Amino acid sequence: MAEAVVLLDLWVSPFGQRCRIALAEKGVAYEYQEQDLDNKSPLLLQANPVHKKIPVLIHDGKPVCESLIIVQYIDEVWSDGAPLLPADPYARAQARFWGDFIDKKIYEYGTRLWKLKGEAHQEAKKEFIEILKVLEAELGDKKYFGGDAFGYVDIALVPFCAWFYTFETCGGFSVEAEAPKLVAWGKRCLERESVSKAFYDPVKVYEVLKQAYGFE
Ligand SMILES: N[C@@H](CCC(=O)N[C@@H](CS)C(=O)NCC(=O)O)C(=O)O
Repeated sequence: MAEAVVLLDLWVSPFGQRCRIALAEKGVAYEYQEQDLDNKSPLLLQANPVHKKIPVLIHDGKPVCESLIIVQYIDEVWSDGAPLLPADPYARAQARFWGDFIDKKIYEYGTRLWKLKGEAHQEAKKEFIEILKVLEAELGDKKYFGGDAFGYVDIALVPFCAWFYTFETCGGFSVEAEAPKLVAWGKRCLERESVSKAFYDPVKVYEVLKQAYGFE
């Protein structure tokens, strides 16, 4: 019997995009269910009663929440495709460390660029550029974060490339000038169908974020 795989998601969500990219990388067929977060569906509330957030992957009726946990789940369940996480325990731990770093830093510090003003804004800009430089140093001259193969850390970060335009517009700096290798890596990732299909025009993303957060 065919498996039932459902993704509760929102088109512009970088967290949802991670799951879509991982599913596409593994060639998993699934039903996409766009959610209205202003009017959460009973299914979403039942599937993610703790956080009440998208994305949620429902596999044969069982929900899995939190995007990076979903990506790891996808990697383990559909293990016959190319692995997203390395097999070596130390390399796996390192990949999880960078996924966690991205989760803790990019969204939190990036949104400060439009939430804060004056001196605090200047400080946020400095901190955010530092985060980009840390990531750029970790990438180094590798093709992808894990080396030659596209994987977990790339999936964690790449949806935020569509936010770079918003970060630089609100922050008053150029991502490419500060972290050129990171921008080149983003373009390389976009050559993959799994990524390009989940990606949206950065200017459109800017308009959505502007409306959602009410910045000028
Ligand atoms: N840490 C979560 C973040 C998910 C998240 O923030 N989802 C947002 C949409 S992008 C959401 O569902 N927000 C609804 C709410 O906060 O009520 C993950 O990685 O899945």
